[in-house]
Amino acid sequence: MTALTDTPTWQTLASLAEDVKQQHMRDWFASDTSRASKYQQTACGIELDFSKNLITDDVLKALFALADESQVSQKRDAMFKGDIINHTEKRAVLHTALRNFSGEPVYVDGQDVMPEVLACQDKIKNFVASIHSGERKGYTGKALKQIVSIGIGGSFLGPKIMSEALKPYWFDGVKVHFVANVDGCHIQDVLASLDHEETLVVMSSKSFTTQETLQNTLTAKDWFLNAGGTQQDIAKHFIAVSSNIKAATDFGMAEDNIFPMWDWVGGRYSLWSAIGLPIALTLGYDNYRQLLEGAFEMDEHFKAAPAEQNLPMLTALLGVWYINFFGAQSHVLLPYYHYLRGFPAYVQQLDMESNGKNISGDTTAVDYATGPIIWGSEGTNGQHSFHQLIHQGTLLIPADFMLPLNVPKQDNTHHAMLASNCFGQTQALMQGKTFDECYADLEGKGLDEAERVKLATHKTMPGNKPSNTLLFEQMDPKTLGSLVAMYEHKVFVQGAIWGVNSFDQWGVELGKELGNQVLDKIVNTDAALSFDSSTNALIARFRQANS
Ligand SMILES: O=P(O)(O)OC[C@H]1O[C@](O)(CO)[C@@H](O)[C@@H]1O
Repeated sequence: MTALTDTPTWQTLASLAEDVKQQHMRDWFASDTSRASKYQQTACGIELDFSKNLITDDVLKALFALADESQVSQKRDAMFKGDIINHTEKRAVLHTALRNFSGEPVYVDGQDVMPEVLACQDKIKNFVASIHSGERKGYTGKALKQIVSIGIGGSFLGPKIMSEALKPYWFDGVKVHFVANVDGCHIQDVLASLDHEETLVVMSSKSFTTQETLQNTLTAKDWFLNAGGTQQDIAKHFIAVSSNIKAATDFGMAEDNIFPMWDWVGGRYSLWSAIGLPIALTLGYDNYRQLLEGAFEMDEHFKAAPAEQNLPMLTALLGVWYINFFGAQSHVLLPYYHYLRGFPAYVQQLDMESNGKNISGDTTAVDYATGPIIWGSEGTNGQHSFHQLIHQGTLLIPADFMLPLNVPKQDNTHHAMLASNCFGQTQALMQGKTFDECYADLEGKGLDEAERVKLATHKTMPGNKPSNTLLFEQMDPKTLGSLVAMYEHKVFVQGAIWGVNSFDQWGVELGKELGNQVLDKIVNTDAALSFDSSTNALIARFRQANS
């Protein structure tokens, strides 16, 4: 047993879970009409209904004790203060400084980083204005109307998904295209429709060493040069966001056109930095600023609200409850809003890259589950496919349903149907349908007794499946900022309880390293193959097919 699983609180939770497994949420709702109002909290434009969870007051009390004993608040304060909490990379974790509008300084190694952060925000503001006004032009004097944003991981998901989510707020007149994958099909398709004279490439890479991003930028550069641009014109059409200024200037970018990044901002938390420039280009600076302000508001809520009202804390603890005491291995995100369809993929990187870890503290192997598989897609589409497994499968899959109450420029009939499906699903998951109800429904359907019993058995829905429902007045930039920050802090709280380092990603780094070693053998076709026999055979087959 580890220190965590050995605690009386952990043991209490384990025994409460056994107790709760014998009960049914539909009975709780029937016996307590105030359950919905009791288990709901609102903050930063997010209304969280968590009443359809397998919880009682005793469970919540024990979960809050677990958070207390795991020193979540102390760890949270250490993060906001700039302590070196990413202990394997010896870095502070300060994405919160990028949206700090308190006027207070934030120190890294004794130096206030806020002047640099604010200067960067000004630079973004001026740059966006110069593009939107058409004042900044390409080498032939044309306005830069097509933006190609190249980056991967956090340098792609945040900018793309947040831009997509805010489509009703887009600035008319520029179009931002996103490219991430090294698969050449993508960049080829994007560039094929563009006029190089009016194209601006934004290369987003904190390290400026990521294979996919470098290669895609080189391909874009070749395309630009082949279309008539010269090496000198590169500075007008290529800009970078990076902490590696030297590599960017070596590439041909003007130093003035490089937006800074800092090693105290993790890739998956970087949309708040200049990595968010494509968002600002898509929406205009004021809307982009609202996004940051929403995140700041959630930061303040996370720091100040008591655990019982604290959205990141509540959602995190509910997750721990299912992962560690009910064996849940995944968590599904279901945005009932087409523009938010990419959100599950965003949280997938945020959560799985952060808490996909098995060492707690310095060197202790965990003996409990940590980060879950995050997945999901937009409603109602999923209802006609994977929801079946959530309703009647053998796995317990807690769900977060999300719905904006108002949507711009849409026929109300569609929105009412969307909402009814969202609420209907949470209801069905919670209450299920008993054998007796199914049996009664089959009355007069011309079935003999054996058929009626058989069909009723198959139609029986266990229910008791947990879900949160998150409602928003509307999905505007500020609310989206708060929502993203809520999930960031949720992940933080869970990492703090499990004692893992949520801010490194050694597994991903190994993949990058091995990929490069293999590439070397693929490109140097005469090189001897010294990997395992399977990898050797795959490389040999590839070489043969491409010879
Ligand atoms: O911005 P960079 O340095 O190109 O890194 C891209 C991504 O690579 C990762 O390190 C791992 O994929 C992410 O965390 C990061 O967002």
